[in-house]
Amino acid sequence: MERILIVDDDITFALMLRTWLAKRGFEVETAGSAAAARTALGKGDYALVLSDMRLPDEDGIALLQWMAGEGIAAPVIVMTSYAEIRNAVRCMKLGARDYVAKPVNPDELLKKIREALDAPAAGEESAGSGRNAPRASRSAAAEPLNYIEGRSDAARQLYEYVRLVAPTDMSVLVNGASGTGKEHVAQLIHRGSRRAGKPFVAVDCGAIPRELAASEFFGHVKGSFTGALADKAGAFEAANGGTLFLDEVGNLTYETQVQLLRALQERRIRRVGSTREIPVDIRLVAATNENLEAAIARGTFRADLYHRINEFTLRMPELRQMSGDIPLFADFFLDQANRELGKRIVGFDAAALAALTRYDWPGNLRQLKNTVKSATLLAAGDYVTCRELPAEVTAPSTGAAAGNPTVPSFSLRDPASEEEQIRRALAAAGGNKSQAAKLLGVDRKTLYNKLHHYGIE
Ligand SMILES: Nc1ncnc2c1ncn2[C@@H]1O[C@H](COP(=O)(O)OP(=O)(O)OP(=O)(O)O)[C@@H](O)[C@H]1O
Repeated sequence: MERILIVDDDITFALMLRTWLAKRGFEVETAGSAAAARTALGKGDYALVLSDMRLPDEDGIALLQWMAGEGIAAPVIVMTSYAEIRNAVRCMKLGARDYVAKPVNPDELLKKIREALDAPAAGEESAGSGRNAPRASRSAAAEPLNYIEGRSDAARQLYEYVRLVAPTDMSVLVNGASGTGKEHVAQLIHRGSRRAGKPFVAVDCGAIPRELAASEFFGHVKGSFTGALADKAGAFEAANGGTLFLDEVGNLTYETQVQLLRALQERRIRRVGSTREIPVDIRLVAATNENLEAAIARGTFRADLYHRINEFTLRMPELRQMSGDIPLFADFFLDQANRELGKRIVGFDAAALAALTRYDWPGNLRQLKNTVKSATLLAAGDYVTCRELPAEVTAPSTGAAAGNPTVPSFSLRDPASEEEQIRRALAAAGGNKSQAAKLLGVDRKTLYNKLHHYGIE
């Protein structure tokens, strides 16, 4: 049996964790201070140490240094609040194996313990947590949600609404600019609902070829059209009992909208080529970065479908509305990047952090995440500096966002001028779509969807 030492002065929490880990087959002891931890480590052989950062007598860093000096090789996982993530990263530089953020997510912790012990056990994974949910083809629900909640008023209000609407069966329309985290919020809604243990199936409505849409949603029977080589269940059946997430719902063709509306009203579907009706029970979450009311006025989106999918609207705040949260998100993405790239960058120097906070982030969280990841890759020292950040982020005025006269300004904030903005950005980028997407502050996928939508070649 593997022995774990929990070092935490929060007795209730330590006891809870101890009981939880004991049920999962570990032998667990606790120490309430660094001094008690040293005594325990001096006496016994532990396979792993789980230590709080803040201890009443010393901090986790001092304990790590002592362990290194004593030649105690047990891997250490540090537990820390988000505000202390910088210290946690420092701990990792000093040899800590990993860290987890408090409040601790037990599944995540267990995964990290297993990784640290390098002994993944079979069959114990689910532990009543719903992680043994059937994995739908495009489901992300069975994976840990790698996210952090902002603390600004706009972020708090968003998460408050998410918590209120999640347990209901209401259809939710998540409305917001590209990269604000719409899919991530859809997953939170699913996890907060009674359907959490069931599939979460995401369909990117902008990516389905028109002729395959019906089959994608409702499935088909073998031979019903060229290429239908076997019977296939569609997204509705795959999501049965769970949540169906329709991303970029504004991109659906009119014909598919009609079919979808019928399925939602009748709660039954028929596979293409079959006459058999199959009852389905799904909760619908849809996302769009378009103004669907404008699309209704233009006649490209059906009002009846809109009302069906929009029993509750969640509006995603843009990152610039949460500028106070930028350091928090930046630290979080730095940590993710460190892991993915095998780096140990400690943080951002003051100038880099100031630039990140000042910038307008038209591509929102996705743009910040990508920027931090490439900066992490480029950073040669302990800290990310302005040298590793793109010019538009470090420029004193933020180019497009600030209306710098030497830089053409593009924005998709106003749906009425969207098509015009896209054409201008393409022209400015000499037809290069990646470059145009950058100028517009959206990802390539979104730009492709919009080009398709407006019929721009
Ligand atoms: N709260 C969060 N904490 C950490 N990462 C986040 C958070 N919200 C979003 N992200 C990350 O930001 C990126 C964009 O999120 P997501 O794909 O959900 O945005 P979106 O609004 O659906 O974008 P699009 O409209 O372009 O599809 C993803 O990589 C996601 O992991």
